[in-house]
Amino acid sequence: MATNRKKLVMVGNGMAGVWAIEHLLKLAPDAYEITIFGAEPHPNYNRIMLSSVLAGGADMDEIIINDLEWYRSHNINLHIGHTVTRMDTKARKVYSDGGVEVGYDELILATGSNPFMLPLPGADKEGVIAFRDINDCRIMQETAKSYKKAVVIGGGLLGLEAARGLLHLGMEVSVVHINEYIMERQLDEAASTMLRKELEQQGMKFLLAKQSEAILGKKRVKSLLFADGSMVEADLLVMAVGIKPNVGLAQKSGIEINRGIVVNDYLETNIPGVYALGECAEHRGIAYGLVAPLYEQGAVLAKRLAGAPTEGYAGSVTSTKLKVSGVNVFSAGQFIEPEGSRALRYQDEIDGVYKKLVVHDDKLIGAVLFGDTSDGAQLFSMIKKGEDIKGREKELLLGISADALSSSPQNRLEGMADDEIICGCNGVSKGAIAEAIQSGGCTSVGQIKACTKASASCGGCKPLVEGLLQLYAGDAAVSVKEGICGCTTLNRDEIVSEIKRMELKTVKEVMNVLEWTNEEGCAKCRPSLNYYLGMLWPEEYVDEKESRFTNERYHANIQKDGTYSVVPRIYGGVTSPTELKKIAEIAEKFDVPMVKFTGGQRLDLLGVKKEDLPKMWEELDMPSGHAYGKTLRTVKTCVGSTFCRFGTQDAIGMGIRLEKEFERLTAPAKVKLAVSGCPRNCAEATIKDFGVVAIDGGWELHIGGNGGVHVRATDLLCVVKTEDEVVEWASAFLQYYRENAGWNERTSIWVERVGVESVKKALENREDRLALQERIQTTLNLTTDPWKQIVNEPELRKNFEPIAPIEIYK
Ligand SMILES: Cc1cc2nc3c(=O)[nH]c(=O)nc-3n(C[C@H](O)[C@H](O)[C@H](O)COP(=O)(O)OP(=O)(O)OC[C@H]3O[C@@H](n4cnc5c(N)ncnc54)[C@H](O)[C@@H]3O)c2cc1C
Ligand SMILES: NC(=O)c1ccc[n+]([C@@H]2O[C@H](COP(=O)([O-])OP(=O)(O)OC[C@H]3O[C@@H](n4cnc5c(N)ncnc54)[C@H](O)[C@@H]3O)[C@@H](O)[C@H]2O)c1
Ligand code: SF4
Ligand code: FES
Repeated sequence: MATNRKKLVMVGNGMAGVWAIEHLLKLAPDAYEITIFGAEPHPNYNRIMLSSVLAGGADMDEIIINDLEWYRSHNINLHIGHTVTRMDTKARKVYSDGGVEVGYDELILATGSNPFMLPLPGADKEGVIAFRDINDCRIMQETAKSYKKAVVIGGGLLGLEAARGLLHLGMEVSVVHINEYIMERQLDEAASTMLRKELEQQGMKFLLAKQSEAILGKKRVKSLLFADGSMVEADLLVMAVGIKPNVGLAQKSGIEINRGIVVNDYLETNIPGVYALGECAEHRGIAYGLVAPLYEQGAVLAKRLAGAPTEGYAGSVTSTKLKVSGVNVFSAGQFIEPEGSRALRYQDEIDGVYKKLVVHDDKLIGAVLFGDTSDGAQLFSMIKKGEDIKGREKELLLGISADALSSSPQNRLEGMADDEIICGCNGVSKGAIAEAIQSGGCTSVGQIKACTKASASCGGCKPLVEGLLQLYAGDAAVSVKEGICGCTTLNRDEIVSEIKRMELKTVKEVMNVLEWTNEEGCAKCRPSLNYYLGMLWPEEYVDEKESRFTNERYHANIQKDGTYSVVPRIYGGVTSPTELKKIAEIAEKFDVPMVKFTGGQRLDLLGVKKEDLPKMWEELDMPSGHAYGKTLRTVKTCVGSTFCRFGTQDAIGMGIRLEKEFERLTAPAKVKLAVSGCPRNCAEATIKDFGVVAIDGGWELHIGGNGGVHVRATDLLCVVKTEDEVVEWASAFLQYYRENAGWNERTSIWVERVGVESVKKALENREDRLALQERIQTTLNLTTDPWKQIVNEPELRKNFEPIAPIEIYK
């Protein structure tokens, strides 16, 4: 059977080429016997997502687009780790460096680009890399484990995404840029300046208008020297100064080359039977460096090879979105106004929003958005269509209402052709999304993402995907809107605002008034409502014990054999011989099978019977360590200036003060703090929910860290001078988290979701901080030690009495 098929060979196993093959297989599954060569030793993966991998937003194994099974199931002969080194276009054969020789009828060149490496003296030193593939990403991850200082040359999209990833990996990062302002290929100066300021707040340093001259160091890079004689130290140097189409192979084979491989509207080169697409191709003088146009090329090439009618590729208007969490930047079309056009601008310094629309002959030809990019996808669609916007300029500049877009029957989305691409990053068309909703039964953006990959990369298309969901699922989309659980369609924010607005005071009342489908609620909504009500009405609300999990009901962690563990509070991890003796005696008296130090510098008495808990707490006469609840757990400290010769501040004193301040605090999820006495950070403060690191003359405050399943390093919140300020900021941060996070949402997830910048903004004003501090104090003043309460109240003690065995045979 295969012998009747024409032979199709593709050089390059990247995003553009494999996308074209996928489409060809849909149009003409049996037309070709396909062979693919890929120089990288991986199946086709989402190169875009390397930035997210570096920044901790995705795992390497999540970015594979077509796994090896996909190639096998489509009978594709795949040669990965093979570079095609020679082509004979007369004999129609290609040869790989691995000794494979294959004949073809049709040949696709999809060799992508090579990163442009500045030819500086010293560029061959160890530690000088590009950011292009999985290997580069791994090198950066490894380097960050043993080195501190990273320098990125190039303040474009790639350089900034690399820099953000390196910051996430804990490196100090300087971005060297040749221009006066960053991302000048996508932004005007106003938006660029706002972006730089935001990134500086995230910890990035910028060296602008710098001409790199030489890379210094012995074997490994040590520093980068500039033409003005200044230098910057570097253990790692990443070059991100643009790309150049990979044309070497085509050039050797007599194929017409300009900047890229020259192709016509059908992606044909000057040699019959040889096509090119992707970053290696140059169409009407343009070699594109973003996936959306490459996918458009792929759709045309697939049709051409399948013998299906196509009008050809006419070029693309492009849009970009920087993939850096906490920063929203969007640019599309002609963002600098050409002669004869006009620019409309809107700037809100308080909220950090900037918008610019470029209009020519009453048509939108370009846009730059900073701070609020929610209209980006819609504006881009208007630019591509060349829509007349006369009379609507103000409405567009101040924001297209999502409702207006989705509610009108004659809306823009409805008018779009089925093959128009909605998600540029993943090449998902309107038709594919419509099918996922109408035939696939998708009723939420999450389901559409899982089914089609739309909105899975930069997220820029999400508003359009939401619009399509409204258009095709209508009420169904509304009725399955993701609520906090199956009992309600309301999300966390809606519930909290309704509780406040209607002054609802009990779990039952919330469920009744907000029309819960299950009147008893479930294990997910009951504890969350219990938390929200307690947070909103600290002085009136009576905690609903039944809504709490076993551990929180018994104030101890249940173990796998049904016994409990007891962890008394040991402030800052500091104890005394007397206290240790007491704990040891009690452990012996109650036959505690194991005594263990916890990771949070306390003692865990494991294997305690439930009925022994109150007696043991009584004898210990120590506060509960709250090792079981969604509360403040530990405040880990290092020895700091008290004993350590490096310590600059009293880490122990600071830690104990924080622990005494916030002990017993309930929160959406458990909260851990740490205080280190100097930047050596022995207390690991940068993987805590709130981490304090002493520096000369002050303290760095870090937020949103986690050392658990999804390890996340903290973001720097601010630097303060005094211990009082540390307490003020910690209070404000913890209360802001309590008031805004979803129940069971750790600070690491919450900070990532809302963006560190929004947290900074909420806390930057002292009056707001003091108001938050006052609210947290109100809550803290009402807390009591649960162990003491149980010890002193015979009624509560009864809950711990052993249940008498039921006598069945009397
Ligand atoms: C970190 C990063 C983030 C990005 N983010 C975005 C983004 O957010 N949005 C966006 O639109 N674009 C983004 N891009 C750009 C996007 O990834 C590229 O435009 C796209 O991958 C290009 O696809 P391609 O198939 O043309 O080339 P590639 O994906 O580079 O594939 C070409 C493949 O061909 C192989 N090859 C080359 N020569 C040979 C040979 N002789 N023999 C065998 N194999 C060969 C190469 O090894 C490579 O694997 C990003 C790029 C990077 C590096
Ligand atoms: N979010 C996204 O869409 C995204 C993310 C990453 C990469 N990409 C794509 O990947 C490709 C590569 O990205 P890129 O940022 O390297 O390319 P780029 O061409 O967009 O930007 C390179 C930047 O480096 C600067 N530069 C050039 N020479 C320099 C020098 N000697 N010293 C300092 N700065 C110098 C330029 O002024 C420019 O701003 C592009 O096609 C880009 O569109 C896109
Ligand atoms: S963090 Fe600093 S002060 Fe604390 S133990 Fe380590 S070196 Fe000493
Ligand atoms: S456009 Fe980037 S995820 Fe859809």
